[in-house]
Amino acid sequence: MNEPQLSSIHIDNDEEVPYLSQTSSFEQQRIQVCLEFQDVHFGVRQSKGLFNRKSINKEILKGVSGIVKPGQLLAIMGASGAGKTTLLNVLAGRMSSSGNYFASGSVRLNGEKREFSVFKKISAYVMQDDNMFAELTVEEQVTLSCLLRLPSSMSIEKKKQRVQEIIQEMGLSHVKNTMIGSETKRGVSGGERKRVSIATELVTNPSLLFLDEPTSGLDAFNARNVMQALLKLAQSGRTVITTIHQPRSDIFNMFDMLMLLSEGKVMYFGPAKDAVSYFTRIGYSCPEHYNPADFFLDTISRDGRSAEAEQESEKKIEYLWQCFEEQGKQFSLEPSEKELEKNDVQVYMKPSKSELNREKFANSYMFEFMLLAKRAFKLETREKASNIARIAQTLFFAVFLGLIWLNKGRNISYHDYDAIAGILFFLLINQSFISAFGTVFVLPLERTIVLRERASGMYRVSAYYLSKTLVELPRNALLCIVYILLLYWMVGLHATARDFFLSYVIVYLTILTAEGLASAVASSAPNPQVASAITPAFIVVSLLFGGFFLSSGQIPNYFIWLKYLSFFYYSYGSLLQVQFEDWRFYNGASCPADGVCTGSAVLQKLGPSLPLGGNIGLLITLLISFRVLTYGILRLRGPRFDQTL
Ligand SMILES: Nc1ncnc2c1ncn2[C@@H]1O[C@H](COP(=O)(O)OP(=O)(O)OP(=O)(O)O)[C@@H](O)[C@H]1O
Repeated sequence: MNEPQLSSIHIDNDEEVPYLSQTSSFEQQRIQVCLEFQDVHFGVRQSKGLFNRKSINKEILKGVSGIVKPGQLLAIMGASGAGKTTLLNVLAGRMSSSGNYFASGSVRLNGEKREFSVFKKISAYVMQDDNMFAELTVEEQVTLSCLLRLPSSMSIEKKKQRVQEIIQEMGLSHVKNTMIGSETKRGVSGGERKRVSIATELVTNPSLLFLDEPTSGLDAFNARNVMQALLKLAQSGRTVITTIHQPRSDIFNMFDMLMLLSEGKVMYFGPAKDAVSYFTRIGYSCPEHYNPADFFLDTISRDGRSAEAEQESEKKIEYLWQCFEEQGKQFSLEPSEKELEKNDVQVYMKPSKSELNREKFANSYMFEFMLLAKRAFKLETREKASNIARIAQTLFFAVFLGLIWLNKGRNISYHDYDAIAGILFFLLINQSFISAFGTVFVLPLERTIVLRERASGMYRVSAYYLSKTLVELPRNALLCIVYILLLYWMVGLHATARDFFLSYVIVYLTILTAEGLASAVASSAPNPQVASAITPAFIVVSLLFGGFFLSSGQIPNYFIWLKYLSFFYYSYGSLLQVQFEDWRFYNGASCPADGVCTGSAVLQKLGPSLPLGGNIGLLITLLISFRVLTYGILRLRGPRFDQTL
């Protein structure tokens, strides 16, 4: 068993202090973090139109400052569009580095500019959408996160113990063996799903927790449970920052600190319990027995119902902002050295050299690969509906096509060779579409989950994609053999063991290539709708240049290159060769005038093709190229965050 080792950060007297526990006593090992942000401005540049190169700047955050200390729960509240999520993303260092925006100000951690290599390890971010696989149980989800994110130096037993601790801490013990589920699949309740999301992020025992609207979409009871869990996390010494839209009064009372944002400006920042008296002082009294959260939102929101109301509310927002600038800041902002000491916060935090050099991922490639392969296998075997649909489709088409071309291959006459060519091409089309569409609808959804996991640094994208690809191979192989067996027998194709085997391999490779093409398209599309709209175009072009509809001589010179990019061209060419190579037509019938009465004459007539080995080789080349392209796109479209603030 590996002995746990403590990684460390430096404090100013150069002592090393533990910051991420690798023992089971996580609570003792976590450092406390004070997050301070000063004068944060953030805006986006929006282009005026497709043909207009000028852009306009839209300022979203206009000088936001605040401080959150260990043990505190800060709620960022405001109307829709006030800038809550933007602020949370800036504070969490989650601004996409590809965005066209401008940002200024400072975000400091325990008084120092944050070092992102450390920040990533001591913080966690829970997104608004619970992007998790519906078919995993609660325990499986948390366990996978734990095994992948905690370092290899920590024993598996200790990691598993940590899983149980977190499940307990999040109040999920009673549902740990229940499937997570989704909107369309019954699983745990919405509130429990949100707590699973939080538990997934808690495995590294983060000191700092960011949450985007953790109660959105939940009923009052579940929202309260989630907030109670957050309060507990804060009370155990963590620094918790959450955006929230319209909390009930009992939830409002759980906040330690409150930030009210309106149009990117701070209307109030300070202890939540002092907010009502502050607003009374500046002329806005909250009616008795009224939910303060509702009152604040009504007061600080822009009223767009009429031009006058809008003008009025704009004036009010300006006034509230001026008031806060002049008098409200007494609540904030500078943490005194004394206060930091009182809170037992390390004042100066820098990563040691060894820390900076440490591996980006917690575990070895092989370990990641094995765990992800196990998950991919579970997901595949548990997706019952799609598996049944796939099996039914395969059986249906094999029998349906078999009945259409029944016995056509037996005692074939030279009139019938085009019928055989037809079925060979059609079976390729049929299998390609089925496999491509299976991918198109699944991959974009899966990608959002993978993006979240990668943003948390759980694993390498290559380990994910390779494991998924390999796990999916046997299912396709099985379905393909059933399909080919039935068709072969019903149509009466060339029945030597070699030809059967080669035909099977060619169709199987075609399925994998079509799936590869669909993966490349789907991984670049933003959602399944876009992916399903684009993918057929690629497949149809491949079809057109596949050799059945257009012979080489009919293709205009300027499109000839498309033939070489068409995977059908190689698979159809090789299937024809396998079937017609030494076929003799119709016993005893005399050869027609055009001399097409042998398999090789048919091949000649259908146009020149590469040798069988060349066709199969190029099909495999396309298959690998599409897969590598998918990997490249997944990698490029991975989460990259700006680290300037
Ligand atoms: N990348 C962007 N490009 C253009 N506008 C943006 C961008 N990001 C945010 N905005 C705009 O900035 C404003 C603040 O957005 P943000 O998502 O932070 O608001 P919010 O307070 O979290 O709203 P909600 O409660 O509805 O989620 C909105 O008007 C939004 O449309």
